[in-house]
Amino acid sequence: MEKNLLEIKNLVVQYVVDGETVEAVNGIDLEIGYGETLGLVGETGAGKTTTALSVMGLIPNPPGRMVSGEIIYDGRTISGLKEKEYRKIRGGEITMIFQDPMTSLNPVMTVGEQIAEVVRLHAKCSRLEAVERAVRMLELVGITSERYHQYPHEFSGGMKQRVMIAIALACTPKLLIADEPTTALDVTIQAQVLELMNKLKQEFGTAMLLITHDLGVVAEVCDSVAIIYAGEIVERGSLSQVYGGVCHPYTQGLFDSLPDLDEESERLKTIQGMMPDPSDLPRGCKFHPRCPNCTDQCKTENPPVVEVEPGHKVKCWLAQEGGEP
Ligand SMILES: Nc1ncnc2c1ncn2[C@@H]1O[C@H](COP(=O)(O)OP(=O)(O)OP(=O)(O)O)[C@@H](O)[C@H]1O
Ligand code: NI
Repeated sequence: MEKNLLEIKNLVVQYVVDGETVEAVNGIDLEIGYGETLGLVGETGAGKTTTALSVMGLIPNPPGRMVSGEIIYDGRTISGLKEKEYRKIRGGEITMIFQDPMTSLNPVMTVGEQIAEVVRLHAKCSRLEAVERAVRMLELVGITSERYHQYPHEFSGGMKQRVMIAIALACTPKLLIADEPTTALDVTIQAQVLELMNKLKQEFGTAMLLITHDLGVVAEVCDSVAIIYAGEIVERGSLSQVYGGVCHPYTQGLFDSLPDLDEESERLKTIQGMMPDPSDLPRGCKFHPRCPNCTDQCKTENPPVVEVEPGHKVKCWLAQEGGEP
């Protein structure tokens, strides 16, 4: 079997707040192949950022703790590495664009210096080479080299996000984790940033984990998709498998709540009920209180993961091998 770039195995992460345990991630298994772009989609609080931070070795402890699981990067277990070792991987081999671009840039350094610094830190090269690389990266993300000496406050939100992408890609990482890279941006800029990410993915062959609420964004950029609900992957497959043959009722609900461009007048359907409180998760299938197809078994027993077709996995009692529920 072909080796994956990243494997997340049975990841469990909890936060303890005021003596209560928040079950943020509950046994996630995920693989990303070399050069693959995987979209991780789910509602707010589903555990997307927690999953990403686990890969980066950045779960804040306390209050967070990786209770169990393993992160394997390029054939090597990286979970549990000492901070010093992790730092060699982070920012170089694996980089992350964080949810809030406004807080991740250093306000007192020029954008050019910030990119050059990352290059110097991770690629063994001279100062001049690092500056040249930084200029090239700026141009690649569509920022002219004259702006090298400007500070973050002189840039718009979309431009700052481009700088973040330039920083993240400056050392040609093998894996880029992008946590909702476009949600803070307006629609036209969003489209430009997505187009840019597509271009860079093709140019560098970087694999990506793209975190988003938006199934439309996934369709634009991703090869495959994983749907996360209450800290579990409920459906996973290639784009055509999932978009062409939705199996999990939660995924179906997400599709139904997408705005329909043809029928503007029709009101959006929303999934009934709310995401469960992660400090008080329901028994059985965590989606059962909201599920239109719920059976007695769903209320008490945790569903298995069923491979409905090769590579298309669904965590549902009603999913059948070789068939849709
Ligand atoms: N530092 C923290 N301390 C306590 N609880 C946390 C912390 N970080 C996350 N959580 C909790 O863990 C759960 C999962 O949060 P996470 O940020 O991973 O979700 P998410 O899917 O990224 O959501 P969003 O789409 O809003 O970014 C939530 O219930 C959240 O409140
Ligand atoms: Ni998040």
